[in-house]
Amino acid sequence: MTRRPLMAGNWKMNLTHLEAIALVQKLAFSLNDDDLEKVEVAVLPPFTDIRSVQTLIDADRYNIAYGAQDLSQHDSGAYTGDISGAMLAKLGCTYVVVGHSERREYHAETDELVAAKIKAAYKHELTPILCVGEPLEVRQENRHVEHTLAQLDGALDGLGAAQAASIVVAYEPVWAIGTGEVATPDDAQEMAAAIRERLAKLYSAEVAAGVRILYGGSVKAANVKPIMEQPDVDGALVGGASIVADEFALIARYHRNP
Ligand SMILES: O=C[C@H](O)COP(=O)(O)O
Repeated sequence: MTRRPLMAGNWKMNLTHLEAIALVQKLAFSLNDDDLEKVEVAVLPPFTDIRSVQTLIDADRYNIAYGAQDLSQHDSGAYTGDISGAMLAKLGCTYVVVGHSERREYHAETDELVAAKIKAAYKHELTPILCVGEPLEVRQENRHVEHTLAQLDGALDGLGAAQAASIVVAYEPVWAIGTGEVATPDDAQEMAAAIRERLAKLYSAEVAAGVRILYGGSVKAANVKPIMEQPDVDGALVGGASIVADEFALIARYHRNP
């Protein structure tokens, strides 16, 4: 089974809608048809930028996907400040990040909530990019695999194989996020393989073979290639480097690097 690599740029709380337009334009000019055929490229801007990104991508027919960084588990109602899957679907989003460690940490998101958000995403035909990964102390105690797989089990609780088959899982060790401390290619492969094995147990070998597993944490043009050479790593969830158009373009066309 061939899995088309996915390079997804999680902008986090950066860039106004005007800056978003400039970045997406620059990104599109930096990538050719061949790059965008080999690798799927997606941007994940703040909610306030999505309409502008949608309009630009649609008007100029860029082969770049886009999505959001979070969604509510609810469809509508009195949830001040929240954004529903229905709203994101109407904006043409393909992806939505669920369970990012910054949401887990700063907004106390639990595995149960993450599972509910995944179901909300599928209800509105959005593809979740589920984030899992361990904090530093857990890695130091060598419990990183069991910790990350427990998050995976919790997030997928009650999810059927038909939907799980299209999920994207991003392994993001918390100690490598925004720290410049990148996991080694072997670290990324170890966890990606463990995640795939768990998917095979939970669902089937076929489902596991088709799911794309990304690595995230201080990915840059200079370190992406050996990570992408790992057999179970199918892309990257890029934070800081994704808001610099030239750098993200170099990451997306890593296959051209010597
Ligand atoms: O979602 C992206 C990750 O949190 C990685 O962020 P970073 O590339 O800035 O370390």
